[in-house]
Amino acid sequence: MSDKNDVTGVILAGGRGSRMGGVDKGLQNFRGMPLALHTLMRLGPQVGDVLINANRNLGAYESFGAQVWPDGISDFAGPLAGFLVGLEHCETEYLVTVPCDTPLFPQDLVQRLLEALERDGAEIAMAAAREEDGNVRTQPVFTLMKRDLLESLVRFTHAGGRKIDAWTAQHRTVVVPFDREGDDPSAFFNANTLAELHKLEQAP
Ligand SMILES: Nc1nc2c(ncn2[C@@H]2O[C@H](COP(=O)(O)OP(=O)(O)OP(=O)(O)O)[C@@H](O)[C@H]2O)c(=O)[nH]1
Ligand SMILES: [Mg+2]
Repeated sequence: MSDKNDVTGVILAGGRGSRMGGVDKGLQNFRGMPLALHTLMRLGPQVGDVLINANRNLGAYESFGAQVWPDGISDFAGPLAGFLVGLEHCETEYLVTVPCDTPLFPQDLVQRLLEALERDGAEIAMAAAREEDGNVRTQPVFTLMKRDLLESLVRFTHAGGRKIDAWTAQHRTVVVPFDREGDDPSAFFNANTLAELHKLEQAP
């Protein structure tokens, strides 16, 4: 059984933030602290090492104390560009991705993804959660994967692939639902707009 020291986390903060008016989402304040710093503080205790993937204001992200890497592929290619950056710089057996805009994500996220992956002998474990409409859906930006999938992701993205699900479908993937008794139903609520960010700040 692997443990947290076998996992590197990458915080995905490389997007355009267009629905928030083009701001750098990871630097927007949530309860008085930048979103990406919240994410770092929640993810840090769950993993052995953390990287931040950002494309703007790199110095601001560096001041949080983690390594910061911009996308290697150009033109805001989407979250898979961040997966690629993470895999390229990952020195542990596993990489886990977490977006910067979901500050209340589970504190046992990594442990449960890792347990499921190893139990099923899978290469990828993806979180799933019940959304506001009551349906359980996968949360593709919350994904744990083996580091040795780097070559596969290089091939997929170089061929123009941009959809997380289309890539993970090429590998043995276990979906891990976070809707047990005691799980916070709003843990995976994310902020795409400023209004959603303010609403999330009111969550218990
Ligand atoms: N590295 C990288 N990450 C991205 C890119 N686009 C989105 N992401 C990240 O993927 C996650 C989910 O993306 P969205 O919620 O759509 O965020 P966004 O793209 O910044 O916001 P919108 O422009 O409003 O879609 C966020 O953590 C983003 O930072 C990109 O082009 N490169
Ligand atoms: Mg987007």
